Amino acid sequence: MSSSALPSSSIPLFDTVVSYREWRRRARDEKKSVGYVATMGALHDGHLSLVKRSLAENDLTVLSIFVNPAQFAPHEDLATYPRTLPRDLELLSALSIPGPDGTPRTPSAVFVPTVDEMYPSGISQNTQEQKGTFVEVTGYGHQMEGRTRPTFFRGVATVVTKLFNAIEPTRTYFGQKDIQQALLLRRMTRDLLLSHPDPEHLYIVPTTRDPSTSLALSSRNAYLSPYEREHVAPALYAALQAVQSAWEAGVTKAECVQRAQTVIEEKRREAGESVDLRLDYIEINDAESFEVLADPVQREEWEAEAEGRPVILSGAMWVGKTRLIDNIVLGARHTLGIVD
Ligand SMILES: Nc1ncnc2c1ncn2[C@@H]1O[C@H](COP(=O)(O)OP(=O)(O)OP(=O)(O)O)[C@@H](O)[C@H]1O
Ligand SMILES: CC(C)(CO)[C@@H](O)C(=O)[O-]
Ligand code: BAL
Repeated sequence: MSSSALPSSSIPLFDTVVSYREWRRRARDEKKSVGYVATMGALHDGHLSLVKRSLAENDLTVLSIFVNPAQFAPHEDLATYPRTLPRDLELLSALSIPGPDGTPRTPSAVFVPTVDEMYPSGISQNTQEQKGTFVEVTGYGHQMEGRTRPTFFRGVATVVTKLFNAIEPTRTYFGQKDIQQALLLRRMTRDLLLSHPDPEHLYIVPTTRDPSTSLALSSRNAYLSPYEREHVAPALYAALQAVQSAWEAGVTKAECVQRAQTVIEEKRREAGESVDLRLDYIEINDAESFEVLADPVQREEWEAEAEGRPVILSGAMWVGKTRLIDNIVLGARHTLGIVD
């Protein structure tokens, strides 16, 4: 099952594609559906909501835990990204939901490849130095998150193509917190004519939030101090909610964005000098093209078709060295394949 030392786990662990494929072949022979959740580990209730969804809808559920160097720019936090595999496995082992016949369903396998396994030609975080095969979803990776992280989606599309090839999921589940990632990956499955999964079987699961502060759960929240987590970081979602109310009241986009900036500015003043709070962006983008929604012309178009044409209100904010993202879909969420 494994070629290197892996923690003990009640769930089968695979760290090579060959060993995983043997398991996958048996699942295919037994005509079992395989649900798949891709993660970078440091699991939290947001990840677990995706896993529960997969458990409910598939005979078998596989997770991958892989911190993908290719999606981190050289100046980003690859070295410090939280790696908590033993705890992740404990959380997964404790997860069980009743299947259709009442028998408990638990995660079936966890794929934990090494960097060499995923990048046989090697991998540099510097795109100029990269050699080998990469996947780019041209035209969809430079807006929103791609403005600040220009090489991020190339890294994500590349690793997820490899993971889809290895895992061969029947269905796969991504989080709304990273909505551009999920929509771009659905486009990629369509463009590459993938069958495992096909685009219709890539589901987007709503963002899980902290019940008391509404902060979107994120592995990177672990970088924050308790004060930052409880009192500062929730300002991003509060700012997005302020935009949502203004937008729904018919306010222009420019004024909406200004209101969000005011929320962040007030929080910065309240938190004082000791907290370094900076807005990266707040924007409203077309959910299909990801292009920035022009103001006011497209606003009128949007209103005319409001029910049919969702737009994405998203933002990113720095709390010290920690970059947090969040979003709200304005309009008909379900047309983006966001499940309830
Ligand atoms: N709060 C959340 N609710 C729902 N899905 C989530 C949430 N957070 C992450 N996910 C989803 O879990 C999957 C794996 O994400 P990942 O392992 O990068 O965790 P993360 O918390 O997003 O980490 P990061 O702090 O790096 O953004 C992605 O599809 C992501 O969208
Ligand atoms: C999809 C993913 C696992 C690819 O590394 C990552 O970007 C994530 O966890 O969202
Ligand atoms: N959840 C997205 C992974 C990343 O920010 O690298």
